[in-house]
Amino acid sequence: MRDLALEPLAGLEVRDIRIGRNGGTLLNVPHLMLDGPGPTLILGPNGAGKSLLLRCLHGLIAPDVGQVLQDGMPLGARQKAQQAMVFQQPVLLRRSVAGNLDFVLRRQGLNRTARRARIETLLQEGGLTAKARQSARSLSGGEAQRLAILRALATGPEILFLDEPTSALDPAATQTIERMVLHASAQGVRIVMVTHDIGQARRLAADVVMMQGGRVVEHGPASEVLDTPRSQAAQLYLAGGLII
Ligand SMILES: Nc1ncnc2c1ncn2[C@@H]1O[C@H](COP(=O)(O)OP(=O)(O)OP(=O)(O)O)[C@@H](O)[C@H]1O
Repeated sequence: MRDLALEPLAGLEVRDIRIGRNGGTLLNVPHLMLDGPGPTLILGPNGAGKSLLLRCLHGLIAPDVGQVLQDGMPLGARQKAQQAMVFQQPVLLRRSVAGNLDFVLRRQGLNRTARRARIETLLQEGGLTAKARQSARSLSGGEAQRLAILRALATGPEILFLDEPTSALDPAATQTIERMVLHASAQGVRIVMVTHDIGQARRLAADVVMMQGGRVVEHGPASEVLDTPRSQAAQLYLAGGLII
C-alpha cells in the first residue's frame, strides 16, 4: 500500500492535445494539470468530449497532436500499466465473480494462496462475498459495476478512470459505488471520473473539470466550480439550463 504521507498521488498533465474529425474539433485542451488530492470529476453536457478526454488520459486514443504526461513522463506501457478504467457498461468475463478477479491477479503473477487472500479482501470490500461462485453474467447492474471496480482495483492501479459508472444505477447502488470510489481515493489511488450527476460531483469531487464543445471551460476546486462558476457554460449547466 502507498504511504500517503510520503508519496503524492500520481499526477497527470495534458499538453495541448487536439482531436479533429471531418474538419471539426472534437477535443482541444491546451493545458490541464491533475495533481491535487482528487477525486477529479469531469462534468459537462452530452458530446462535450468528456469520454474522449478520459480515453486520451488512459492512452486508449492517441490525440492528433499533443501529449499526456504521467508524473512528467509520456504515457508509455509502464504508465498505462499503472492505470485502470471502468466503463459505463461493465465488461465482465464469462466466469464466476471470483474467477473474474482471479483472472487479473493471475496475470500479475500472484500464487494461489496470495490470490485467494486478495480475492477474499476484494469481495468483502465490494460486498460480494456471498456471490463469489455465482456467474458474473448473472449479477445485477449494480453488482456487476462493483465487480468491475474491484477488478480494476485488483491490479493495484495508481490511477483509476471511471466513465459514468453509476449512470444506470439506483441511489442505493450508486451510494455503494461512491463509497468504493472514496475508499480507493483514500488509499492513494488518483480518481478521475466522468459524471452527469451534479450531486455526485458535490459528494465526491475535490476538483471539477467542466467541459463543453471539446474544451475545458473551467477547472478548479469543486466548491468554486460548482458554487461560483465563472464561465457562462458552467453557470448554465449547473443551473440546469439546456445547452444545445
Ligand atoms: N471515434 C470517433 N469518431 C468521430 N467522432 C467521435 C468519435 N468519438 C467521439 N466522437 C464525437 O466526439 C464528441 C465528444 O464525444 P464524447 O463521447 O467524448 O462526449 P461526452 O462528453 O462523453 O458525451 P456523453 O455525455 O454523451 O457521453 C461527440 O460529438 C462524439 O460524437
